Amino acid sequence: MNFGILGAGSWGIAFGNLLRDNSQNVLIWGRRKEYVNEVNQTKRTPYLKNIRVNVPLTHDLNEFLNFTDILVIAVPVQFIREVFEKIKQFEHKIFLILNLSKGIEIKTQKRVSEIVSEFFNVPYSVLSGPSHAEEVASKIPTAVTLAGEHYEFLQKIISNDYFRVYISNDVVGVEIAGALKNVMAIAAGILDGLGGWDNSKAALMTRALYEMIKFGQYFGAKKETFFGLAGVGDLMVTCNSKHSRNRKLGELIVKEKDLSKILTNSKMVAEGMYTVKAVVDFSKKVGIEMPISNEVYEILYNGKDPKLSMLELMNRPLKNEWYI
Ligand SMILES: NC(=O)C1=CN([C@@H]2O[C@H](COP(=O)(O)OP(=O)(O)OC[C@H]3O[C@@H](n4cnc5c(N)ncnc54)[C@H](OP(=O)(O)O)[C@@H]3O)[C@@H](O)[C@H]2O)C=CC1
Ligand SMILES: O=C(CO)COP(=O)(O)O
Repeated sequence: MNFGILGAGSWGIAFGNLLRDNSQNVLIWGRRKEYVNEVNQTKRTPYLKNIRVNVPLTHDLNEFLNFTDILVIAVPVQFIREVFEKIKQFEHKIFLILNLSKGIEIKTQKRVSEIVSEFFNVPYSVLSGPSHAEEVASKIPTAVTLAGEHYEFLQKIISNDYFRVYISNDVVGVEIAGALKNVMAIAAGILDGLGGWDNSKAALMTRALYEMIKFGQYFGAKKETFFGLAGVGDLMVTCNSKHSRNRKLGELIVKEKDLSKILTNSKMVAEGMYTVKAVVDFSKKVGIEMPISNEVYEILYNGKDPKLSMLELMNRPLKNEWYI
């Protein structure tokens, strides 16, 4: 089987190297020709310092699709639709779609599987969990969750001695957990920017998990999924890691205050800043209480003072229900 990976950022390349280590055929599509040429020549990418790129890249979508049996999605969620428009006529070539991207589309409030089903009638799986590209590319032991079709086949082909794949039958839960933990990691970064307090971070992560579960259950996700690698596992790593783009964005917004200035200086994508828009819009529409997401939105997009957000979160009416 030939794996064609859409997206030549850190995760697309780290995952490509992983598949190569497992003796799979891999080709990665990148949107910028100069970047693709540079990586092919130097075997290096600015997205992953000190890592050798062991897979070829192409900018040519025809070459990419003629090669591909298993289409792997590793582009930021807001751009998936744009890329699919260009490749939808190749549906007959694709045996299976494996999604690695974590987010919710702003304009439709759709998960990746829902975007995929608008374009392709092809089996779909999603792989998610605590898996920073920098560590996977360095072959650091990592465990993740896989949900969807052909899971046994994928589990075997992707697992190795540094990458262990567990399975789940809850595609919705895995997708929602992966998308929402990015929003929560921005909140964790905001706390780090304010003072890096341990008590506050533990409280935030615990309440974040509760908020993720509430949102997920609205769509029929299973609570247990959030207690596994795709949920609490990814929440822990993203809220605490020095590698996390989302956590770093939270830290930066406290220091620099101006989101547009931060974005001008950064090439990497923090999916949570987009997902939070979809989550806040949707949760307000249907009446799900999402206090942490709301404050992240206010801080990023309405310039709210993070200290005021924290104070308001602490001073909300006390809960009179039993909580975990
Ligand atoms: N990095 C990680 O550790 C992990 C990331 N993920 C998920 O993987 C997905 C990809 O993230 P990641 O690899 O980290 O990205 P990076 O932040 O490393 O790089 C951004 C990537 O997005 C591409 N990109 C930006 N704009 C567009 C566009 N308009 N159309 C197509 N591609 C575009 C960039 O291309 P260009 O170079 O041309 O600008 C680059 O390849 C995200 O959903 C992320 O949440 C999941 C697990 C781990
Ligand atoms: O999903 C990730 C790790 O599991 C990557 O998170 P960041 O995008 O915040 O770096």
